[in-house]
Amino acid sequence: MSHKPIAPNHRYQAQMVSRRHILLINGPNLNLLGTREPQIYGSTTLHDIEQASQTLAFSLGFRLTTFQSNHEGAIIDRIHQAAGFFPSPPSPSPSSAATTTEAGVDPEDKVSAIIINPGAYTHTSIGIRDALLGTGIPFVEVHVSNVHAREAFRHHSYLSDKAVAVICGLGPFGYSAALEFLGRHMKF
Ligand SMILES: O=C1C[C@@](O)(C(=O)O)C[C@@H](O)[C@@H]1O
Repeated sequence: MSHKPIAPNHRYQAQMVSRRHILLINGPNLNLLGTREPQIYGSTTLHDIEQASQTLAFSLGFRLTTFQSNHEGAIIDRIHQAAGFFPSPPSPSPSSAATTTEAGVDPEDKVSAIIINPGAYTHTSIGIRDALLGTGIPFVEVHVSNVHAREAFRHHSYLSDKAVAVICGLGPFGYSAALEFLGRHMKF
């Protein structure tokens, strides 16, 4: 009785299914959602938003990491980390004065896309714009309120012209909309 030969390149290996990784960043004062100006931002807390986003991301096949900071530099560092770069520790000699390093980077930290509500930094931060452009990570800009129906200084964003999409005025649903969009339409 003859057996069919197994092709030499035919491997029975369990494939690790790695989930696409999305980073959700919320900027200054968004930790106050739920109590902050409820007539503008509603009563949903950031914790509620992050939990709902985790559930939705899982069902869409994403891994989601959430991050909130009131500090511009911390947000910039987090964007760098999402691309695999970390600020170097202070250098003892000028000859080794690199500003970033890839040493020790966990490939799992790298993300495919960022959803960002930069809060007030939307209207002021060239640094966050440059971090997003410098890393090249595609991003969706989200605002809970309709910034265009508010004060004139909120009408300009330093990010919108570089964003894959901009969502504003949908309340907390804006975060879900961003995730759904990435799940269905982004090729990465
Ligand atoms: O902090 C915020 C929140 C905001 O980004 C929003 O989600 O509607 C709008 C910004 O103008 C404001 O500074």
